[in-house]
Amino acid sequence: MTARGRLVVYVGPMFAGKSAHLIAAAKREADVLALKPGFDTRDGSELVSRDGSHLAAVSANAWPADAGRYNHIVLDEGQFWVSPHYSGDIVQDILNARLRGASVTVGGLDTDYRRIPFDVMTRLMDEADEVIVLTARCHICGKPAAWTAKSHETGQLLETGDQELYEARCDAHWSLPDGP
Ligand SMILES: Nc1ncnc2c1ncn2[C@@H]1O[C@H](COP(=O)(O)OP(=O)(O)O)[C@@H](O)[C@H]1O
Ligand SMILES: Cc1cn([C@H]2C[C@H](O)[C@@H](COP(=O)(O)O)O2)c(=O)[nH]c1=O
Repeated sequence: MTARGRLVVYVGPMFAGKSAHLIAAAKREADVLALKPGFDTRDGSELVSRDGSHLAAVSANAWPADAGRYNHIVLDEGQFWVSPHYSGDIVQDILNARLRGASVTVGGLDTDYRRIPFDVMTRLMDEADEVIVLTARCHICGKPAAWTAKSHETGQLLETGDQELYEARCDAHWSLPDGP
């Protein structure tokens, strides 16, 4: 019988180095399938970290038919792997991959800009063999930041963006966005 693979989850706010860790983990393996969510059309077919590292990745809206050929699967932006942007249950798909022996590494936001957990990430953290919690530096004071703040309310919970829309913030400097 094949041994169960390991599920490792990197979480934290934006700018915390989740993508950097994910890319580094993938580069340590020989037989890797890197996946990025179809919802995130930034950076073409690559996982990209703000530290400059990058890795070729397959954009997916459903679990790839050939994923069974790989011993290590990495997925970034776990919060985006949900309906209607993903067809199926990503948590179950990952658990099935782990059952057949694949190691799976996932990066994603544990909470949204309102500090409310992303349900899919909570489920993955509950199932994980290891959860690595990262922090960024607060945009205001430079202290460790566990939260992401949004500059203005757009009414969209899932919205790709960078520093024009989001900042890492510590407890003292986090606030809800202005607007309706
Ligand atoms: N506020 C910040 N705190 C920490 N790192 C930051 C910040 N803003 C930019 N960076 C840069 O971002 C890099 C991490 O980026 P990235 O891997 O894309 O993070 P994540 O995937 O968690 O958003 C850091 O190595 C650093 O160079
Ligand atoms: C807080 C928050 C973020 N997003 C989006 C913004 C970015 O496109 C990604 C996070 O990217 P990173 O690699 O972690 O920097 O998620 C969102 O859709 N909703 C949110 O609440």
